[in-house]
Amino acid sequence: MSASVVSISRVSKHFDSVIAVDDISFDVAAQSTTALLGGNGAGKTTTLSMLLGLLLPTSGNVSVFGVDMLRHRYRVLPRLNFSSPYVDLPRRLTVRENLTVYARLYGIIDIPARINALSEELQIGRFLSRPYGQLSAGEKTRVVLAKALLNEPELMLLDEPTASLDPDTADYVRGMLEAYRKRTGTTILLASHNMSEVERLCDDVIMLRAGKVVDRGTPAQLLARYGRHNMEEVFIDIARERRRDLAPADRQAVKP
Ligand SMILES: Nc1ncnc2c1ncn2[C@@H]1O[C@H](COP(=O)(O)OP(=O)(O)OP(=O)(O)O)[C@@H](O)[C@H]1O
Repeated sequence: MSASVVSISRVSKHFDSVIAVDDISFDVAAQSTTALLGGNGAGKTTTLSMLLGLLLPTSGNVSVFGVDMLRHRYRVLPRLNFSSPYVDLPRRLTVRENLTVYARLYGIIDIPARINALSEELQIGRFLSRPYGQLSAGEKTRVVLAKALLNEPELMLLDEPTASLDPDTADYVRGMLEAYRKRTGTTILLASHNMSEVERLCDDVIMLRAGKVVDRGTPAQLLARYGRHNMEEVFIDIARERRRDLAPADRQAVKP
């Protein structure tokens, strides 16, 4: 694959006695859609937050587009964007006001045109005039994704991009992300608990467990390595530290 857009080298993050991220290293190839997977508390959100420069690592180096995020993050922030169900937008502002504020921050020239295009793409036209705080969880997810696309980022960090979306809307959003990547060649790093999403969108999967990288590969490589038919089964194998040197039949036998 082509050059790396993200490079994490020997990064750890401690919160007092909690080791959230434990000496991890990985690169994310340009134009890939890479998944960061792991069970609850594995360190996905902490890793994404360090990539955004929202959290400082306890040790190690984080670089994006070759720029050290600890020292020069403002040089690259205009080239990336993120969405997260854990970060709220100002609740009293309408959706249009929120998007306008962020569009100004990103220096978008024709703001109404950009908002109209995104509102069509993410089907949020119906609630552009409503206060963000009044929206349902799934509606908020779509608005936050629109915010994440405002500056046509070259790198998108997406924490559970389809959280709270009904199956139909989630499918639509996945299709939109696929089309966006094909059209723009953006790089996507996403955390997800939805394994069919990962199989559909991702060409690279990084598995975290207890703050460490414990496996990595394309979905096809991981399926072959664990002798499984879908990523859900692979996820459970890795999360439960199931031995992969066992034949599939024996692996069934050690199921708890
Ligand atoms: N601000 C904090 N203070 C203390 N501990 C924290 C803090 N943020 C995260 N942690 C801990 O760090 C670990 C990793 O958390 P993180 O949110 O990165 O996990 P995650 O993989 O995103 O989990 P989930 O799938 O549940 O969202 C957890 O044990 C969590 O309790």
